[in-house]
Amino acid sequence: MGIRSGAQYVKGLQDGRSVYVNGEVVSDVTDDPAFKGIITTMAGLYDAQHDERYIDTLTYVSPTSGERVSTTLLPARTAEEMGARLRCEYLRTDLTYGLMGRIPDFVNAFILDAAYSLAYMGKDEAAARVRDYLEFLRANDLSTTHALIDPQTDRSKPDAPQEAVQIVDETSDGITVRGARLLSTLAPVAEEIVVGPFVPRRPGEEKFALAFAIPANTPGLKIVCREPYDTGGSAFDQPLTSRFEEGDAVLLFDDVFVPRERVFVGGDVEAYNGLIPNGPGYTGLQAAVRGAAKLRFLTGLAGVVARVNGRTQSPRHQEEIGELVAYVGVAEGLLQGAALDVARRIEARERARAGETPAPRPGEPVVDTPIGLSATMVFFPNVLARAVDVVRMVAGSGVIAMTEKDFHNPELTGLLERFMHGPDVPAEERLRVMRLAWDATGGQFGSRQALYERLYSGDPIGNRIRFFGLPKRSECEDLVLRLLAS
Ligand SMILES: Cc1cc2nc3c(=O)[nH]c(=O)nc-3n(C[C@H](O)[C@H](O)[C@H](O)COP(=O)(O)OP(=O)(O)OC[C@H]3O[C@@H](n4cnc5c(N)ncnc54)[C@H](O)[C@@H]3O)c2cc1C
Repeated sequence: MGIRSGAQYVKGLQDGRSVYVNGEVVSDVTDDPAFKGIITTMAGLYDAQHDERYIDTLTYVSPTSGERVSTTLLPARTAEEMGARLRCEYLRTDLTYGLMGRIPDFVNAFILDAAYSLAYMGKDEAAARVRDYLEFLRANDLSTTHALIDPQTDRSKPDAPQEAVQIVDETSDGITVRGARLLSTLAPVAEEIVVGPFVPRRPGEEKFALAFAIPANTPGLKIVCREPYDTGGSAFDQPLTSRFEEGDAVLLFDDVFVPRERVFVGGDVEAYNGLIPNGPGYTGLQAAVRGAAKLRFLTGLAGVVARVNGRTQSPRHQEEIGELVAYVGVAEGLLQGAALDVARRIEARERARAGETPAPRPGEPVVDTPIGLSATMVFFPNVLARAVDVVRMVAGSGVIAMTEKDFHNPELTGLLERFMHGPDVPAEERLRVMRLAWDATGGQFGSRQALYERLYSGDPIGNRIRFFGLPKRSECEDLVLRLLAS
């Protein structure tokens, strides 16, 4: 089939999945107002693939099927192919302003990493199953999401909790799994759910060492959503909530059968633990592209808020917004580096496999963790939090703004126009900007976004401690020792 339209995506969601919202089963997510905005946004992304302005960026012709398929599934190896992936991810995150943390591109990149990683570790059967799955996704253009984290039943222990998803039965046809996984952003409106590793498993935890993919309507899978934030507010009042509320859900596996061909890791602790570290870095690259898109958006928002509040001449706000503009420059440069880094990593491994062990040439830094991963684990959580803070402090109390209905109440319209305008900015425009700023940085949507940016790439403290343990630190320390010894 190849690429689908928005209408085909919407029809695909009418699949009898078990989604729970506010304690009730939603029989058809496409008919529930809570998901209307995000489904429209996702459908727009599908339709964009057919738009002649975007088709060559968002799609490519599959050499296996001859059909146009999503560039998010391109197994890029060369610098040129990485450039094609980068442009596609850039465009898709630009179209969604970086506000969809779990746009399916993320999981598509994760699966590409998994295919490469398993092959690299010599897990050939598993790698072949992941490659078949990639081909299936290309052919059917399905929306994907994932859940990597165990329930927080007792974090004082390093072991996999007994409540985590585990194998409870196994036959030659597949495995049956039981337990919980979280948190699955986009799950209510995604078609394929991928369960994969994040926290390492230990010997003896084989039944918890799992990576697999299943359709969202698989019997026994219950998608329990947090309460939706899109409660029908207008695009004026909630310009972001009404379009980009992805939803988050806990996944409950109540004896779910996973066919053998979709079990990528089923009990192999080594494969489970090595799956993420051995990937060349497609996932980190996509996450960095998305982070950069959101940084551009928040930087722009700070500038527009300053304009409607008459703050553009204030040195303090110029300095703060200028700082964000500089971060945008760093972020955009970083993307180019991250894309090249993935290609370089693949090339180095292929040369190593061919028996070559190329030493770094003088002047070539050793990159011991993918650039995209460093960016998403440390750089973006910091700068995005800073950007939110700048928007808040430029806006001041203006974000506590009245609604569209207030503005259009005939008793108020004239008064609001008279008293609530900005410098050469009509009251309605200023109000719209303030509502946008509140949606982006406060309210339920904005608060959840802030938490997401801090946590989505894992426990931020643990991440930094991992960087402390990298050989890069010794490389930096060697500089100092060399100087002291000279
Ligand atoms: C909005 C949102 C959306 C998400 N979407 C997804 C998704 O789509 N897919 C997915 O797989 N995951 C998703 N996640 C989950 C995310 O990956 C986890 O939140 C993250 O890995 C941290 O794990 P945790 O929530 O279990 O927190 P914990 O690991 O329990 O950490 C909680 C806090 O404790 C601190 N901490 C941890 N260990 C220690 C220690 N030893 N000593 C002191 N402090 C410690 C951490 O720094 C953190 O502040 C999402 C999370 C959020 C908030």
